[in-house]
Formats: sequence, C-alpha cells, structure tokens
Amino acid sequence: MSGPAVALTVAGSDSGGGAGLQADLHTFAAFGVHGTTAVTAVTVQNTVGVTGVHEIPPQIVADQIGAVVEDLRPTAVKTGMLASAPIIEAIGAAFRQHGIGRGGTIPLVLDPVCASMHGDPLLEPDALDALRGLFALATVVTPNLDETQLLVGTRDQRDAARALLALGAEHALVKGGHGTGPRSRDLLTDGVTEIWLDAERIETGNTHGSGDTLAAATAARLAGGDSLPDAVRAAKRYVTRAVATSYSVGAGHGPVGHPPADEPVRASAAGDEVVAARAGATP
Ligand SMILES: Nc1ncnc2c1ncn2[C@@H]1O[C@H](COP(=O)(O)OP(=O)(O)OP(=O)(O)O)[C@@H](O)[C@H]1O
Ligand SMILES: Cc1ncc(COP(=O)(O)O)c(N)n1
Repeated sequence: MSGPAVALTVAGSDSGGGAGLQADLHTFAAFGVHGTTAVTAVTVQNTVGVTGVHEIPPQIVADQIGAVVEDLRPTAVKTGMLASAPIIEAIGAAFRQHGIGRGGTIPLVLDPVCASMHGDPLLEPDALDALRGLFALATVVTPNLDETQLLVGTRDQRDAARALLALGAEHALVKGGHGTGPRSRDLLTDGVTEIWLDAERIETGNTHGSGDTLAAATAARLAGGDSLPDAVRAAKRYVTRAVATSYSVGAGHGPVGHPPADEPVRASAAGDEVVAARAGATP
C-alpha cells in the first residue's frame, strides 16, 4: 500500500485563516503530506485580534485523536493551542494510549501556544502547569521568547532550552522571531549538541502563523521519516520562505504564505512502514 505520509495537528481553529489548524493544514499540503486534525477550540479571530474562544469538550478532543490514529495512522503529531488544563489532561492520556511522543513510536512536535501575536490569551492562566507536564512527551518543544518567559522565567535562549529539557523534552527549539537585530536565530538543542538556525530577519508585520508553520513543517518532515535535526533545518528554510511570501489581508497582521515546499515529503511508504523503521523493526 502506498500513499502520502499522514500528520495530525491538535490545535485551535483561527477563523481568520492565518494561524492555528488552518496554517498547519496549509503547511502539510505544501509538503505533500495528508493533514488530519483534532480541534481543541474554535476561536473568534481575525487579523486584528481574538474576541472569543469556544472550547471543545475534552473527551471529544481525545476521541478525535483516537479516530485519526486508529484509521489513518499518522507518523507525526503536532500540537498548537490547547486552551485549558482539562483538555491538556485528556490529550496527554490519549497520546500515551496511542503511542504518541516519547516512549511511543510517533514523534511529537509540541508548540506551547499561550497567546496570539496580538497578545490575546489562547491558554487559560491555570493551565501552565498542565502544559509543562506535557513536555515529558515532546520530541521537541518550540516556544517563542514570550512563552519561555511565561513557562520557565527567562528570555535567554540557552537558559530557556536548559530549563525545557529539565522538564523532560527530548529537544528544545527556542525561537528568536520575537528578538531584535538583523537575524532571526532559533536555538535547537538536546542538551549535548547546539544547532543555531540562522536566517535574515525580513521586515514585515505579516508574520501571523509563522510559529505554527515552523512546527507543522517540522512535523511534516518527521512524518516522512527525517531525523529531528534534519526536519527542523528543512522547516526553518521553509518558514523563512513563508515569511518572505507573507501578504496583507484585513486591517491587522497578515499571514505568512505557504508556497509549495522545496523539500517535499516523498509520497511513500505507508505510515506503517515508517513507524516500523522508526521502531527499529525489520521491514
Ligand atoms: N521577520 C521575520 N523574518 C524571518 N524569520 C522570522 C521572522 N519572524 C519570525 N521568523 C521565524 O519564524 C519562526 C517563528 O518564530 P516566532 O518567534 O515568530 O514564533 P511565534 O511567535 O510562535 O510565531 P507566531 O507569530 O505564529 O506566534 C522562527 O523560525 C522565526 O525565526
Ligand atoms: C487558533 C490559534 N492558534 C495559534 C495562534 C498563534 O499564532 P500567532 O502567534 O501568529 O497569532 C493563533 N493566533 N490562533
């Protein structure tokens, strides 16, 4: 059996179409990956801000994950807006049950979304501990500098990475998009090796969805069987092109573009084969 690789995003809906699961699906499609979703919340959102959030019942979130995993067999999973502590607890239990994340066979890219780029909250304030608790499952956790400040109390990329690894993540990717200076530098580390991913900072206010796009591109490449460092390198090249092709729509911050990937995931091996290879089984 052959077909495209499959990835799953566990995320919120952005009615403005720039971030959240909409950005994830655009990104998966750009890589030739079949995208699936477990929706955590519906946001009332446009380019100016977020004016409402409707949370999905935790059991329905967990059931979406189960339905997708049992039938479509994703070979990578990405999380974005998780909304509340009860939703996070339900997701953690579903991940453990279905072999998602560390200790399982399906790699997990965990983007710890706390607020929108407008500063509107996307996570209930009492859910920070639950979110930190999920890090022990993460193949990679991908905070921006505002999120490292909230989660581990620092905006220093090296210090933040160290603290994130201490919470159990296998790799930390601390993004520098919210920094200053002519370069946009992200730090990827597993505590032994440091990789600085460096790109020109593009002058634009239209970066809505850049973080989701980086994490989704990483998941897309992982779904095709890349190692984590290779997946992140390809994702960084892609998000730089995405920012370069961003555009204005609406009165506020426009979205990044999603051009076809230069490094698409090969239509391949069914998910089972990728999982078997990852688990070290003989194909
Ligand atoms: N102006 C820019 N020029 C080039 N790269 C950028 C720019 N802004 C962000 N990036 C890159 O985009 C990715 C996302 O970074 P950022 O720190 O903005 O994450 P984020 O805040 O989670 O994104 P989002 O705006 O979706 O919430 C990183 O690889 C970052 O280096
Ligand atoms: C549903 C949802 N998920 C994630 C983001 C973060 O994206 P950004 O920081 O670009 O606003 C968002 N605004 N909405």
